[in-house]
Amino acid sequence: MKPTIALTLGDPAGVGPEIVARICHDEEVRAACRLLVIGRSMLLSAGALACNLPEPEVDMVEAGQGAEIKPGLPSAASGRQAGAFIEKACELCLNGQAQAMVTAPISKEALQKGGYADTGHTTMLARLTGVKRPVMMLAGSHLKVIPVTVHVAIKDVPGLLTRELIIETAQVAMADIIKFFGIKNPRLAVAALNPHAGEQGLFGDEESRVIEPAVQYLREKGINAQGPFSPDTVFFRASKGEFDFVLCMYHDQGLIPMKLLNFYDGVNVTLGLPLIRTSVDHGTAYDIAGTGKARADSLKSAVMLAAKMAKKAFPD
Ligand SMILES: NC(=O)C1=CN([C@@H]2O[C@H](COP(=O)(O)OP(=O)(O)OC[C@H]3O[C@@H](n4cnc5c(N)ncnc54)[C@H](O)[C@@H]3O)[C@@H](O)[C@H]2O)C=CC1
Ligand SMILES: NCC(=O)COP(=O)(O)O
Repeated sequence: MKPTIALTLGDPAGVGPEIVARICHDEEVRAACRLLVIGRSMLLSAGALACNLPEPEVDMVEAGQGAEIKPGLPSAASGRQAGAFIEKACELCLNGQAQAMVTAPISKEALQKGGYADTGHTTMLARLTGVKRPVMMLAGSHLKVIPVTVHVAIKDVPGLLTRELIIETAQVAMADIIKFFGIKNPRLAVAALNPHAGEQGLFGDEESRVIEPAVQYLREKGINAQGPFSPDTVFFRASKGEFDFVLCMYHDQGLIPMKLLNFYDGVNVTLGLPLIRTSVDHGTAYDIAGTGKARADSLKSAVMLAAKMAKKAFPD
């Protein structure tokens, strides 16, 4: 049976309703899964209109309170609706009415203005499912990266990086990667924090103090981790096939190279949850919202990957 994918509209002031409308007309997507759009039908209709597409014929679950939303203008109301869509999709996954959820982009700022304390889908879904250590992975055909710290200020990164955090992030990620992606012994490169991996302590000691002991521990536990490697070359090496995944010390360390190589079809996957969740790699693109210009490639990749993961988790 085809898996049911709960697909949220994202922040309604962003490009979410447009890319969802596009996906609803995609034959390959419709062959791979049953889409269940979570949001407000008026928004989906507006998204289709902006893209000059016919009204999508798709199953829909209405969620969130009605409000006036203008494309390109995020607000407390758009954030509140975006949050309600995520809550409903999560509920449908947990009660078995959907086998996976896929999310269109939201703004963390609007989400918080809308009354949520979360810093994005990842932390919100962790809160809703009672998970302590959700792990973000950005997966592209050339590069797959896993940031250890995510939505935090750069000045806070060194203080947040601990041996335990690195170990837990790698362990959660590897467990789900083996489960869903069928890679037996994933090759995990661990990026250093400092230039040239600290140059023997000349430019910082996080490598010797924190990252090396974590890599050592992971290896003792049977994880094929290597590093810490100089951040300026490890992504090139991984993109050429030397490693399957790169564990990164902070968000932009991994997401910049990943988006350079895979912006249009990259997928954000949350690992370590009791449900399957994938998302686009891009943001709300407020600058082009309402114009019909947004590409839906990343959302298509996210839906196709979620369908594949759901088939693995819920075989017929
Ligand atoms: N999955 C999610 O929910 C994500 C949400 N965000 C949020 O998005 C908001 C805006 O972030 P930005 O840094 O401006 O990044 P962005 O990805 O929204 O936009 C960056 C540039 O890429 C273009 N772009 C983005 N998606 C596109 C698409 N599908 N087709 C064609 N062009 C596209 C935009 O027009 C813009 O020029 C922020 O609030 C951020 O937190 C960012 C990344 C992921
Ligand atoms: N850069 C990734 C991003 O902003 C998406 O975060 P999340 O909403 O998936 O937690």
